[in-house]
Amino acid sequence: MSQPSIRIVEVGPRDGLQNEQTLVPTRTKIELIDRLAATGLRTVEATAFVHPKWVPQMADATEVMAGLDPRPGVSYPVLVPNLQGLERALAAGAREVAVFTAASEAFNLKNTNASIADSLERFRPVLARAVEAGVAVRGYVSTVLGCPYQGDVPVADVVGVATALHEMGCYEVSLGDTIGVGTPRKAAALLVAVASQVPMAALAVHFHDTWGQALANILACVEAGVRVVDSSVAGLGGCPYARGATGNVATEDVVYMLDGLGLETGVDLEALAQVGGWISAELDRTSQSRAGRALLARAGSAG
Ligand SMILES: CC(C)(COP(=O)([O-])OP(=O)([O-])OC[C@H]1O[C@@H](n2cnc3c(N)ncnc32)[C@H](O)[C@@H]1OP(=O)([O-])[O-])[C@@H](O)C(=O)NCCC(=O)NCCSC(=O)C[C@@](C)(O)CC(=O)[O-]
Repeated sequence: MSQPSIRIVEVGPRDGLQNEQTLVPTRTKIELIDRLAATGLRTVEATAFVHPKWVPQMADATEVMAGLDPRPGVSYPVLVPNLQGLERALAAGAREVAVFTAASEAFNLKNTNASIADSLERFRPVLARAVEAGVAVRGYVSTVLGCPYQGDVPVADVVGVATALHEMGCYEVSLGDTIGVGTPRKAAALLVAVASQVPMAALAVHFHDTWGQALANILACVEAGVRVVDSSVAGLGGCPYARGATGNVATEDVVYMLDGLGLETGVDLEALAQVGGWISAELDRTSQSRAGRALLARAGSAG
């Protein structure tokens, strides 16, 4: 089979669940990750080694990693905010980690109790230790198209932070529209601006769908050259430190759109829709994925 031309980074088990108010059983998190990895997704973000008091839903990070049955060819990155988080992740067997900061000072302070500069300084020993341990490091920049606290975020600020992450050794930088306020022309212009400093092949886009713009933003960014897209099965998720942030764009909707564009993702959409239906039932939530719901309805009527 030819290599997928778009890599989907499935963030449902982490970004999708982190904001759930009811604690999701560890076994459910493990099953979700395993089910997702069986659909052809090559990157399934598994959990976060953050402060349990700040994000209680991620307190079982070590137990989640211990319960995984890793599939060949699938990576299971985990979020780490600092060296302490990295050491916890390494002890739990993580082979890829993701550091995260923001383009807005106000958001970064709320989210990680640090200024942007301080968070970047925190990452230097993380990158050094990760290289020593042979562990790949991804980077996130949050609030790239708007901040819940400061409002507009200058493009130059996003470019600066993304460049700093790439220069310190992040192999990929994901541009996060944390509150989903971006619109297609702005999103593509931002991507092109960052790509003037960071190779497009090292960039990813991460759109929350709070304003219903995520798919259109992804289309505009794919047309501008991005080839890595973050998404969340069933449209789960939202950041605990971005008031009202709803879920990420639904992975099923992204895959359906990309399939229609003839862009390979390697993902079995029917199988993915089943996972979306299963986790939505487990969480007693309605899936936010239009394509997922349509596929399940069709399967149900056919069944
Ligand atoms: C970063 C900190 C830890 C700073 O929190 P802090 O309080 O500044 O940390 P500290 O270094 O001052 O340490 C205070 C205590 O925390 C402990 N500690 C310190 N580090 C860790 C750790 N890694 N794991 C466990 N414990 C830790 C440390 O041991 C100490 O314990 P004590 O002495 O009080 O007993 C905290 O702010 C935090 O965990 N924040 C995480 C917030 C978060 O997870 N947000 C959601 C993820 S980001 C996101 O969703 C956006 C994204 C990525 O999806 C993209 C987008 O959509 O934009």
